[in-house]
Amino acid sequence: MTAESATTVKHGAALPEAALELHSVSGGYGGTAVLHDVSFTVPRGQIVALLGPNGAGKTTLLRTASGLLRPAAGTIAVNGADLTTASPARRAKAGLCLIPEGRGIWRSLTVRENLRLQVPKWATADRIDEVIETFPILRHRLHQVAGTMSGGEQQMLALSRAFLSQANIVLLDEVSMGLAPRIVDEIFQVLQKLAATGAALLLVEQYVTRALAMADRVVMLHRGAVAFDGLPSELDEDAIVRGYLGVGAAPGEDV
Ligand SMILES: Nc1ncnc2c1ncn2[C@@H]1O[C@H](COP(=O)(O)OP(=O)(O)OP(=O)(O)O)[C@@H](O)[C@H]1O
Repeated sequence: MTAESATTVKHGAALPEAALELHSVSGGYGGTAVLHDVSFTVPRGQIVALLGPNGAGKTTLLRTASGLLRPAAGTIAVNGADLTTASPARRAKAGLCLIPEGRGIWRSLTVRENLRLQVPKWATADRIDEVIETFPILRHRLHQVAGTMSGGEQQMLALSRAFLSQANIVLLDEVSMGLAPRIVDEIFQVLQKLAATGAALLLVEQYVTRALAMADRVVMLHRGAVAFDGLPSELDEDAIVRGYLGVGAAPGEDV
């Protein structure tokens, strides 16, 4: 995907600087409030790391932003359009793509079948060949059943959806989960490539140090509220340990 295809061809000439905007969003599951008055933006072409301890509401926030959960209050704008009450499909069409934890691929289908199914209905061109150039590892696996590939290969297949759908806002939930460090490096390189095309990335990531090294901005959630929103360089290590792990990190733990 070129920068132009990501930001102008599909969505028209003028896209706002803020690809995704949350304003005073509150919500959760039925009567269970999880998010409280959450406001922040994900700028075009930038990677925003969404950090916070277990149960802080990171996954809930990604689900709410992608339309799987409806907020109880607040607004969500996608590429400048208020899509607070829009369905997940409508948000996807507006350029938003969620790569959920657990990858969201069809494990019993082949790689090629997965790629075909990932092409959205509204896509005007078959971009599979182009995507294979970004993920050369998939080229030799086209006829392999996805569930028999390694975890890293499955994650690459999951990430290919962001490229196939020409999304310009990509929400990523723990994409490094369970993968070897070398594979995580490869995946992070792909994410940087995606951001370089002009896409906005909101990244929930367990490896805080790696996430901060790659992120342009960081938002930290604590009990469903924004505890920090700024540059990674503004977040000192003590604040990370306090905010992320609570009362001190276990020795040797990667934060
Ligand atoms: N389906 C659900 N129904 C009710 N409550 C839920 C549901 N899913 C999550 N929760 C609750 O919402 C809160 C936030 O969970 P969430 O998964 O968003 O946190 P998280 O920051 O992503 O945590 P983790 O890092 O452990 O994935 C938790 O208290 C959790 O128990």
